[in-house]
Amino acid sequence: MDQSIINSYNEAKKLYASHGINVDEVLEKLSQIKVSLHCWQGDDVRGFLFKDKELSGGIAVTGSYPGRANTPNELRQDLEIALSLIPGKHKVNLHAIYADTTEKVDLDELEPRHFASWVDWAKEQGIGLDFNPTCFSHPKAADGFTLSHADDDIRNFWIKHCKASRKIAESFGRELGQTCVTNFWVPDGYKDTPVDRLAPRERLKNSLDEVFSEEINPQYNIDAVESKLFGIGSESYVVGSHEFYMGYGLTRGKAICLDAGHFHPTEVISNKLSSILMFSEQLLLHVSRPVRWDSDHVVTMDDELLEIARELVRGDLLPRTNIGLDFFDGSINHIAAWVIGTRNTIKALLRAMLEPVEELKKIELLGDYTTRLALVEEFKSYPFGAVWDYYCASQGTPVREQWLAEVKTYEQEVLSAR
Ligand SMILES: C[C@H](O)[C@H](O)[C@@H](O)C(=O)CO
Ligand SMILES: [Mn+2]
Repeated sequence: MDQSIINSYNEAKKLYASHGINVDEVLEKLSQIKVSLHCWQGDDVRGFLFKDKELSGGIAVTGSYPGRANTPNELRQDLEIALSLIPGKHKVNLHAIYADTTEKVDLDELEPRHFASWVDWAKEQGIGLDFNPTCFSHPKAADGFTLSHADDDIRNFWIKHCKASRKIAESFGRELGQTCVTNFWVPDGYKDTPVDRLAPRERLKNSLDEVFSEEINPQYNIDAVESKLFGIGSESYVVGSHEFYMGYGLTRGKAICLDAGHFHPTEVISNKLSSILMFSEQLLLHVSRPVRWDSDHVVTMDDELLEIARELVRGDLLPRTNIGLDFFDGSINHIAAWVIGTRNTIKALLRAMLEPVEELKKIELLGDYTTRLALVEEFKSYPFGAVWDYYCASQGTPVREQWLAEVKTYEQEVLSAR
């Protein structure tokens, strides 16, 4: 390792130690945290099962940056590059449409064998897999309703798909020795004000109860449910609202998934974590960046990311929180997007861990808000960058922006030929 990185690290350690922070211990803790990289950033949410189907469900990818993955092998190769540039050991999050098979198989017929190549790859990489049923980009979701559809046949199709997804997830957990988190998000909703808000919610509740009727060992799979305020084409009403899934998750023992882009534009998820985890065993995060709406921009080191990280660290909520990413930007290099968003997420956690939490809590209890504000602000310019550089180097990953050169070389040698 470069001597200047070690020197800066040692200087930073002394500063943090003066506030009782053991930086070596912090880095050991940080290395245990897994972030789940969403496969769908790699190909603009296209998947491999129905290559000709347009993205639907009220989500959108903009941009046409060349080089996106077209096959499962390309996607895995791209993920390997991204993972090699991110410190720590992480997970990969698959959607059902990323099945790797030459069979003509519909969503309700998917089985673990259609994901065998992903499991083999994950074993080779020593990483875990997470999963999602894909309740969009399919003719049976064309009118914007799936699990809450009024038509029995269509609703049953989606129930079958979600049940099949849980079996696939269970196989991931069993095969890989790491619990798979399966996230259920359905786009169902109305563009305009509905007359009946209740009936679709009753149907969604009943469908989910049917989907979850089979017990699965939580060592292999845990389920999460993701709410949303609005989508494109469901601006006035989303069946699976926050209140719906708060109630559903808490009464059914399911993890609640909070996506940073799924609330009112000024509403933040950081302020929800301590409340939800007061009553729920587990939580799933979709770390994202909404720009004016659920735009799924690449995660940057903004105030909300830092606040999410602080909440997780200060409340010791990390052991019960599954951290997933959810953004898709088609206007920049697809691998760089993963690397930027994931490195920022980990770096934000590091910054939060490098704050004098116990000292600040004591000061707050004493009512000394002057010192609280002064310290929090001063810590914003403490040398966390020196610790981050050392962490990257010690994990065998590039320091600072050195990773970009590797992405550019890969772009020239591999992506430009696609
Ligand atoms: C592709 C994902 O499942 C999707 O982004 C979902 O998690 C979501 O956030 C929809 O807005
Ligand atoms: Mn999401």
